[in-house]
Amino acid sequence: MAFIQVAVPVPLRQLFTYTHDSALEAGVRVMVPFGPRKLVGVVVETLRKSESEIDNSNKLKAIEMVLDHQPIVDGVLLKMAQWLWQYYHHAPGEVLHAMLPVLLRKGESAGPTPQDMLMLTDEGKKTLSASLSRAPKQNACFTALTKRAMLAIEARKQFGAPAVKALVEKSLAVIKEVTPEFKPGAWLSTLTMAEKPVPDTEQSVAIAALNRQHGNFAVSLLEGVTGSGKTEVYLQAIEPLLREGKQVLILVPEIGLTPQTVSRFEKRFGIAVGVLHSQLSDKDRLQVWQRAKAGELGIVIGTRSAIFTPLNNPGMLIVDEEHDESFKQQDGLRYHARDLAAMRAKQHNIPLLLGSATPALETLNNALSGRYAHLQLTKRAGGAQSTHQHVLDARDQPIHYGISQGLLTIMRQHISAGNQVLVFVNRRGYAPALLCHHCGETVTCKRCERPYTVHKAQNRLQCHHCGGMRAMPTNCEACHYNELVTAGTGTEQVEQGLASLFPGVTQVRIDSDTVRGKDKLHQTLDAINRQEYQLLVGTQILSKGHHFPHVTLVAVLDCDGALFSADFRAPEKLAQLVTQLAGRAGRASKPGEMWLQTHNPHHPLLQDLVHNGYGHFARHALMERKAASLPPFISQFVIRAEATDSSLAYRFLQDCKQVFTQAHAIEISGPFPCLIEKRQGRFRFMLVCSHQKRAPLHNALRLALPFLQALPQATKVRWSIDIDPTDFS
Ligand SMILES: Nc1ncnc2c1ncn2[C@@H]1O[C@H](COP(=O)(O)OP(=O)(O)OP(=O)(O)O)[C@@H](O)[C@H]1O
Ligand SMILES: [Zn+2]
Repeated sequence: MAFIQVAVPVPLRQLFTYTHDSALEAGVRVMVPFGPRKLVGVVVETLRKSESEIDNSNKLKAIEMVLDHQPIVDGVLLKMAQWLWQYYHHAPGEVLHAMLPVLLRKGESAGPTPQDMLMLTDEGKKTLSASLSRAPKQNACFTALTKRAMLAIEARKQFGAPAVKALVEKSLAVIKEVTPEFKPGAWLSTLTMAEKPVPDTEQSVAIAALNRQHGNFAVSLLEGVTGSGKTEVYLQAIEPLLREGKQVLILVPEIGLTPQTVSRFEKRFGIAVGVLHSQLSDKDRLQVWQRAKAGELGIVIGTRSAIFTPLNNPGMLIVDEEHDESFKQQDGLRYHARDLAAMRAKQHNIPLLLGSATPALETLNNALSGRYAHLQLTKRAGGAQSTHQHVLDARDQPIHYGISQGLLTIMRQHISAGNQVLVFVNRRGYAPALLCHHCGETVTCKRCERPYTVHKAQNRLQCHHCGGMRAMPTNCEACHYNELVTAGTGTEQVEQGLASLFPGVTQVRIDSDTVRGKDKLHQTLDAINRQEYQLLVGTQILSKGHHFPHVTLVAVLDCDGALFSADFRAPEKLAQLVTQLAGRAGRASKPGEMWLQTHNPHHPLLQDLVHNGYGHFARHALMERKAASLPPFISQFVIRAEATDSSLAYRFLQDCKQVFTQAHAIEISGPFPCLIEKRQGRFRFMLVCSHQKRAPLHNALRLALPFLQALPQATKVRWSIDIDPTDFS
């Protein structure tokens, strides 16, 4: 009898031992009994022990079913799983589940699933395409089919469903369910090289440096100002790898995954690119997973969790916009995909390339200290000029709908010159608060103790912390006075204001209220680039990697909030946002400018950013972090606790603190309330634990965990551990 260690998807930080009549390979899925349930687990190891060496071996349960003939989690991914559960102190079964496509978690077959294929009939094979000459789409589809059978959905996408239907009705083609055969390196048969620009000197240096890294582990930071041709460097750096039949995995931020990005890679190389994002169906996701694992896809582009995609013959990993916050998961397994990419590249012994115009301070520090190679692009590509940045002093100026008189004048100039103007507002909705004109009382969400945001178009209030909604009140709840007024400015109000300030000028608002779903966003972005709008109003969404060739002015309405935040990362985030926004302007032949409207025009951060740019600001910010003993110069983790009874959550963290102070020399601050003190009726607290070095900090946590789990309130409060936290809300 063999004893098998299985990662079972339950929130317990341990593996479970089961019996089986023979040894099993690591990475194979098994169905196991767990209490009254049956769960899909993953084999981690067959123990080399005999019955007498295992405690209570007669009480162990047997594996019920082995689901895979071959491991579906390969050696590197299994190592990654182990690293994840150790580093993030997470339950192994939950880690492995997070790494697998949903259908595989449920126990479905990992082998290729039969698919609808469109192919010629015998009659079709005899027909001359000339007979279809009056139906060009059918003709094109027919010609494609003479070369090879196609996936029915791809044929419909390419030639239109009516053409496919017509061919089938004419008995020239037929749709049959076929189990596809995946072939490693299949893309090599269609690989072509489209025309490419001649790289400039800096790009050439970067490409040559990356070429030298092939076949070895190395991490590089490509620090290139916005529009400097980073993507062009990626394209040229992966070209020789693809020719060798090696695969490339590219991670992009959630919002940065546009059809334009994907088609840039498809067009350059003439191959299908595997795309992975959160809106994919479970079936499609599994298919990309299978094709990547089999080595059929040369390029896979995906968001955060794509880092778990198996690869048959990997050549390089790329993380684009590596500073983006969406790479850190903020619940459950709180991993950082960028850190995981470094770990994975090391296991495969391949290079990792991190690209950004505004690198995270952690990454920049690694580049400056020589741990990462540092490649720089300091100029915009193709002769585009960089955007001039200015601070606009809003003090003592009349302000209409959040826009000062001075800014209005500048906006008018750009609009009358026939250019587009982008107005950035950091809040959606009409106004961030509604208050009583008589007594000053604000209308607040009782569950979160935060002011409701006013949504005028829908005539209701919404809490942006819990999503709760209510009808617009007419009277103050405290004094019953019937005049309620709004405070502050959101996108909806700016949109309304601009309509009256710029009558007849076309405008579009882009925030999560107006663009739900990826398609709507992409349609709107296309319409902007067709110049259907002159004024663009929106939130963060507008800052993410879009290419707006006709925008010449970016106006930031309010950056004062971030200057005084309690979060030590707020200045870094603001600087990244402002720089990325500036990067949207002046990307084509027209020069661009940016104005930051503020009541703190002399604030050193703004001055530094505007005059010296992100690179200078970031290097200075790193020195400040060092002086203040903050990450990346120390390591941190946070324990968060929340409960409807605030004292319960607080006491739990106090007891946690006690556990640590009794035994270990780590620095602990708190418990204090999270930046969002209450959410959905729960009070939230955190304990911040730090140490100069990572190893002792993690060691302390590992030793303390059993005691934390045994604390009296541990089962009464919701608590979690966040390693290397990036968000203190
Ligand atoms: N060497 C070059 N010669 C001419 N044009 C180039 C060159 N390199 C890049 N470009 C063009 O310049 C534009 C910006 O390049 P690219 O999109 O690669 O920059 P990026 O740094 O990735 O941009 P972002 O700021 O969005 O991250 C693109 O239209 C690209 O085709
Ligand atoms: Zn709320």
